[in-house]
Amino acid sequence: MPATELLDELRSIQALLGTGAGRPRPEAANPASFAALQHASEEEEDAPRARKSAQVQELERTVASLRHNCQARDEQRFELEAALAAARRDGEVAVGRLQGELSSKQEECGQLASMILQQQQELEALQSNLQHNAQQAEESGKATTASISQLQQAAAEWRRQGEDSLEALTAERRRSAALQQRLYQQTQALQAEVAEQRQQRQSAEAELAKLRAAMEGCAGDQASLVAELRRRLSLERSWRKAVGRWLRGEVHTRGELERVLLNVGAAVRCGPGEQPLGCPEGRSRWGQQQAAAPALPPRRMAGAQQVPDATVHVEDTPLANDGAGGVRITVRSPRAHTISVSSTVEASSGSPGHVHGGSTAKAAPNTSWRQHFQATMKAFDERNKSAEQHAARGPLRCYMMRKHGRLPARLSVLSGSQPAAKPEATAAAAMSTLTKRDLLEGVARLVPDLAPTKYKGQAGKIAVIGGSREYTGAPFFAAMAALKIGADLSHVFCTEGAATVIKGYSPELIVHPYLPDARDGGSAAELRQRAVEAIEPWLDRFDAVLVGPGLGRDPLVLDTVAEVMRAVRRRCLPMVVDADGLWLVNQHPSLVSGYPNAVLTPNKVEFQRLADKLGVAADNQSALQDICRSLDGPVIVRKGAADAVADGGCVVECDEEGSPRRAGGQGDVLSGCIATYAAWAQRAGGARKEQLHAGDSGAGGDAGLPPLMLAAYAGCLTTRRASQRAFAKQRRSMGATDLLAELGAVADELADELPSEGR
Ligand SMILES: NC(=O)C1=CN([C@@H]2O[C@H](COP(=O)(O)OP(=O)(O)OC[C@H]3O[C@@H](n4cnc5c(N)ncnc54)[C@H](OP(=O)(O)O)[C@@H]3O)[C@@H](O)[C@H]2O)[C@@H](O)CC1
Ligand SMILES: Nc1ncnc2c1ncn2[C@@H]1O[C@H](COP(=O)(O)OP(=O)(O)OP(=O)(O)O)[C@@H](O)[C@H]1O
Repeated sequence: MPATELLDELRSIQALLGTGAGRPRPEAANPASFAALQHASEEEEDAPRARKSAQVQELERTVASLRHNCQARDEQRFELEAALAAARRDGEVAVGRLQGELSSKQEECGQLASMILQQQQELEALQSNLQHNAQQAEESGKATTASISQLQQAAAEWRRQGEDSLEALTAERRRSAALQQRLYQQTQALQAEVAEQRQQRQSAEAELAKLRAAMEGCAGDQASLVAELRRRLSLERSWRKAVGRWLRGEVHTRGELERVLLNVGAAVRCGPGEQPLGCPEGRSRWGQQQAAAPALPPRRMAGAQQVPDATVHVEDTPLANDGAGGVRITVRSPRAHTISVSSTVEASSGSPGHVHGGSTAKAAPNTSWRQHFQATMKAFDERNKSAEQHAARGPLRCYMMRKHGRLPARLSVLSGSQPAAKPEATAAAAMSTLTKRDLLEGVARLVPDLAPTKYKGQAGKIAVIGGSREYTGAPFFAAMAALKIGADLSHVFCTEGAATVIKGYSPELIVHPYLPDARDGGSAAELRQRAVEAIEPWLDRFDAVLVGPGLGRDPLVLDTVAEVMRAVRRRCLPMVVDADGLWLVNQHPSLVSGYPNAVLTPNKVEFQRLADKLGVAADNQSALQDICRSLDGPVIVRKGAADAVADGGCVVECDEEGSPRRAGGQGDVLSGCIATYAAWAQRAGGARKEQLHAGDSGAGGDAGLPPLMLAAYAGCLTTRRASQRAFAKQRRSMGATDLLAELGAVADELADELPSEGR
């Protein structure tokens, strides 16, 4: 191919390959090379054809490859254009869809906008309502504040009234306790009388039997029997005469009075062949004494008034074991404060007398008749200070019993203007003369019977407030003692440090870790307040509260417990105070003073401390009663070789055999027992809750003791018996835990003391 054609061909190829108008033509893009090419083509005509043809072939190959490339590019372009067209179509579809969505969204937006508008309007309306309501609330708030302050004032007034009525109730309660006590004593006196009449009947029967035997033995000796009967009749006539003189007021001297009394006593006691002392032919020393007896001093006679309505009975009573019989005098007088009995009477009473002086006294063995008589009168005076009380109580009676019925006799009865008994007589005077049997029966009545109808709690719910980081055993012993003698539930309120330990001893105890610990953080006042608020609501659930075992002496704890004790008092719950509780009472005696529902259980050291605080000489015989009187209300149990229980009125001793082991914790067992008995006494008395024993008319009275005294006595008795049993088994190794194991058996034993008709 000629170069020109080739050139043309090249040009057409270039035109084909050109990508657009911007692409430069070869001659334009590179005029120099184009000129060179032109020049070369011109030269080609002259170059050897072979070289040209090779070049042409080369060029053709190049062109062919270029063409091939062009085709491939075209194909790519077509594909791209097709893809572009498809993409455009998809895009149009998507655009169409999006436009549709857009228009629907626009529509929704329009609706939302209208809703927002509407809600804005509503909001504005609400705001205006709110403003209106706020104004109204403000106004009513002001009104409410005013009425709250009125209510607060009314509440304060009610609280004041409540406190007043609580005080009145407490006073009333004290009065009823006193009345109850008197009632019990009168019942006791009546019971004693019945028992004595029974005894008299028995002795009469015995006498009859003796007489029958004598009659049988002396069947052939009727004459001597008649003579004996005649002799006795003459004796009776002679002392009747003497008593008649006395009744007619013809007795003016002490000696005469004694003679009457001794006549009567001797007449009824003298055996066959003996003569009454007052008989002219009397040969006993009494006759001699009578002769030597001085007249009543004029001064004394002047002060003494014969009480016109006084009656005196003289009877014998078969008190002595040998059947010799005792002497009993009953003086009945509504106005008598003291009754004078000649001192010779004391010497005359060979066997113990049995005297009723309006109280429940009986002669203790080996007590001289006169001492006992005076003691009774003194006890009577202590409890009946005014003439009204005398009148309310009824006549004071004094019998001198004889074998066959009562005979009137006469004593010198002095009016209330006589001076009171000497102070040193007080302690002895207050000594209760109840027999052990009376007390055991009273205790037996306290122990609740085991009936399937009872529900949990009826046999007592006890709280022990005590237990600290140092002492965990003491509250455990006390709370367990309560459970072991029969309480249904026993709670312990202690510090947190003690709670887990106590729980670990027994799952039967309910343990509250509410007592404060200064390590808890916060001010003392806050901690105390928090603890009291936690404990106080629980108090309503308990029948009795025991304060003190293992409490420790941390001032914060003691302050808290003082508050709790006040709360216990407000609820009139029986409150037993022991150990560190007594330490607290020593700091603040007002916590228990004037509270008759408290029992304090001091050991020797604690008693001394209390006596020192109250300014009482602890070694004085009357120290216990003096402390009772000083505290004016609580019962005190003075623990020791014998426990003495007193309330300022009388003293009962518990000398039951205990054990010679003084292992620690026995006092805690004792206080737990007393708390439980106090709960039973309170429940049985129906003072606060429903009756524990259906049909029971109150415990304590049967023994002639106030219920709380009896409860304290019962606690001592139970602990000492348990101690005795435990010692018998364990000897030297005996500890408080061993006492716990014996308590149930002892309580059973005590419950069985009551005769079946008494239950
Ligand atoms: N296992 C436990 O957790 C127990 C914890 N307990 C708890 O301990 C706390 C403090 O109580 P406490 O008994 O140690 O103090 P306190 O009564 O002041 O006696 C201290 C000292 O006084 C003396 N003394 C005592 N009696 C006497 C007497 N009749 N006649 C003569 N002296 C007599 C005697 O002194 P000594 O003769 O050894 O010098 C005695 O060592 C309290 O919270 C209590 O509940 C206890 O219950 C025990 C079981
Ligand atoms: N000498 C004694 N003989 C017989 N019993 C006694 C004697 N002294 C105390 N008891 C009895 O032991 C019990 C505990 O009395 P104690 O004087 O040991 O009390 P406490 O010191 O408060 O006891 P605790 O160790 O629990 O603190 C009481 O029942 C008490 O009657």
